[in-house]
Order: sequence, then C-alpha cells, then structure tokens
Amino acid sequence: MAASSVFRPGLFKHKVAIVTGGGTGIGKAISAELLELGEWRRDTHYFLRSAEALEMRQKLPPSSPASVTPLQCNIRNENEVKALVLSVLERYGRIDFLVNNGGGQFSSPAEHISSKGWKAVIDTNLTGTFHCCQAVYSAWMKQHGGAIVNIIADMWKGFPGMSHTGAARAAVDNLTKSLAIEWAASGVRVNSVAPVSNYKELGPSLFKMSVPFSPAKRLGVPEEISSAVCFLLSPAASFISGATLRVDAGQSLYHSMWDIPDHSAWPEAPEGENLEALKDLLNPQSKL
Ligand SMILES: CCCCCCC/C=C/C(=O)SCCNC(=O)CCNC(=O)[C@H](O)C(C)(C)COP(=O)(O)OP(=O)(O)OC[C@H]1O[C@@H](n2cnc3c(N)ncnc32)[C@H](O)[C@@H]1OP(=O)(O)O
Ligand SMILES: NC(=O)C1=CN([C@@H]2O[C@H](COP(=O)(O)OP(=O)(O)OC[C@H]3O[C@@H](n4cnc5c(N)ncnc54)[C@H](OP(=O)(O)O)[C@@H]3O)[C@@H](O)[C@H]2O)C=CC1
Repeated sequence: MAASSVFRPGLFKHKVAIVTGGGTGIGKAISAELLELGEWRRDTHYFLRSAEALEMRQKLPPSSPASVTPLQCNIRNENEVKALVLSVLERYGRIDFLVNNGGGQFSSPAEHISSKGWKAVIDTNLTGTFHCCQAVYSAWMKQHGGAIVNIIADMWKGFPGMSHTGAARAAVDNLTKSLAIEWAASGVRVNSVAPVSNYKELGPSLFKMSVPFSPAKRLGVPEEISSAVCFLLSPAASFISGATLRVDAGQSLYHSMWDIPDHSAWPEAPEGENLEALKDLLNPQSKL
C-alpha cells in the first residue's frame, strides 16, 4: 500500500472501525488511510463490497496483520444496521470508530422531486446516519467510548438543485451537535466533515464547471477528505467534539454555483423616497 498519509503508521493501534460505503470514492480513501495507519496491528476492519475488500487486501504488504472485511448493509434499514453492529462485535469484540460516509442523492429542481424520492434521500442520508450512530452507541460506545465522524456536504448556502440532500445534511450537522452533548459522558466524540471533492455522477463537465468557484482553482481529491477524517478520529482531536470541519478550500465562503436568471418577478419595494432613489439608480439616464 502506498504511504500517502501524513500521519504515522501505528496511529490507530488495536482499533476496529466501521466505514459505511467504505469501498468507493471518499469512503475508499478513508478505509485505505485507516488501513495504512493501522498496519502494525491485528484487527482493523472496514465495511464494503467483497470485490473492493479483496482489492484493498491485495494492496496490503504480506507482513501486515491488518484486515478488511466486506459486510453488506443497507443503512436505511434499522434491523440490518443492528445486525451489522452485532456481527462486528461478535467477530472482533469492539468498535472504536464509526464513519458515516454512505450516502447519495440525485439532482433535481425541488418542484420535481417526488415524495418517494424525497423520502429515499432523507432515509439514506439522515435516518441511515442516525441508525448507525444509535446502534453503535447502544451496543458498544455507551460503555466504552469511541469516535464518530459524519460526512455531510457543502450546504451552508442551501443546496439548490439538491434540496433534499441539503436538508438531510443540515440535519446531520445538527444531530452531530446533539449527540456530542448527549454522549459526552460516555467519552464519545462526534464530529462532521463537509467535503467538496470530485463528484462522479455529473462527471468531467461538473468538474470543469466548478473549478472557477473554488478559491483553490481546483477540486479536492478523496485523500484530502480522508486525512481530515483521520485527524478527527485520532488522539490529535481528543478535545474536539460537536464540530463540523469544512474541507472545501473556503469554497462555501465564496460564490454560489447556482445561476439566477434576470427576472422582474420580485415584489416591489415599499413606496417612498428610498424606492424613488432606487429607481433613479436603475434609470439609464441617471447621473448618479
Ligand atoms: C451543482 C452541483 C454540485 C454537486 C455537488 C455534489 C455533492 C455531492 C456528492 C455526492 O453525493 S457523491 C455520491 C454519488 N452517488 C450518489 O449520489 C448515489 C445516488 N443514488 C442513491 O443514493 C439512491 O439511488 C437514492 C437516490 C437514495 C434512491 O434510492 P433507491 O435507489 O433505493 O430508490 P427508492 O427508495 O426505490 O426510491 C426511488 C425514488 O427516488 C426518486 N429518484 C431516484 N433517482 C432519481 C433521479 N435520478 N431523478 C429523479 N428522481 C429520482 C424517484 O422518485 C424514485 O421513485 P420511482 O420514480 O423510481 O418510483
Ligand atoms: N464527492 C463529493 O464531492 C461529495 C460527497 N459527499 C458525500 O460523501 C459521501 C461519499 O461520497 P463519494 O465517495 O463521493 O460517493 P460514492 O457514491 O462513491 O460513495 C457513496 C457510498 O455510499 C454507499 N451507500 C449509498 N447508499 C447506501 C445505503 N443505503 N446503505 C449503505 N451504503 C450506502 C454507496 O454504496 P453502493 O455503491 O454499494 O451503493 C457508496 O459506497 C456521501 O455521503 C456523499 O453524498 C458530500 C459532498 C460532496
């Protein structure tokens, strides 16, 4: 496995992690970095598809005692999540980290989202995250502590074109704060990461389109998200809880990508001298 992490191998000793959606994109980078950092220990496990687990296992040096285990689980289904958590505990006896990375949505103007589509996205991104947090806490972290990181999104200026996921991710941002307080007495830290990274569904066109909106003038890569996640899981973040780290090169502070066409549909301002002054300003003959 390539040594790409800025952290030292051995950072995560004797740990067991659940990374939902750990086999693709950002989740794959998180799994790979955790594996790299846990490579000198015996039992580190990540949850993904068989083919992806095999691929990661093959990249491990033969001397590495770390392992990757594929387990199927639909996070929208509470019983499947409970079964996943019990299965991990039966196999490995502990759960130190939970990364709620599994998620997704489709792009659509709000007016065209069906009730079924809305519920599917809320179920996946909000309820699925809640299921995983609750199940891991009840079965293990309540008694033993641990660290949870939720992956959300850049929804700070709303999320036009993906309003369902914007609402779900804003809710997870708030859930993070509630759980950080409720579970503090168990020694559980709960944080979020709000990434901007490459997004395959919309492909190279979005990639090119979004570059001018980034203060960095490039998109992030999954490895730049996984390092933030590993930091929040690590002892270096031992005094951080209830926080959301924006990993977006400042993009959420910059322009919106959403274009509002010119229109005259906005309600008139109230009559009065200020409106007259405004009209003067907009008048092409104005000397102002
Ligand atoms: C300017 C843009 C900036 C972009 C920034 C992007 C930031 C985000 C990045 C990422 O999230 S990366 C992850 C990429 N991967 C995904 O997003 C995966 C997407 N898919 C899913 O997660 C799921 O398919 C789903 C959307 C949650 C749907 O769940 P499921 O497939 O199980 O379906 P059902 O529960 O049966 O519901 C289907 C229901 O949903 C509606 N729907 C689904 N897809 C679309 C679509 N493409 N367009 C419109 N509506 C859709 C629809 O109502 C479906 O019902 P039916 O019509 O099929 O009855
Ligand atoms: N890339 C980006 O710029 C951004 C990404 N995000 C979020 O970051 C996370 C990772 O995204 P990214 O790596 O880009 O995309 P991916 O599509 O590669 O990753 C999403 C993962 O979530 C899994 N998943 C989806 N629904 C479920 C479910 N119901 N139960 C279990 N697993 C599920 C998928 O598994 P499967 O393939 O088997 O369905 C997949 O492995 C997602 O939550 C995404 O929405 C947020 C903002 C920006």
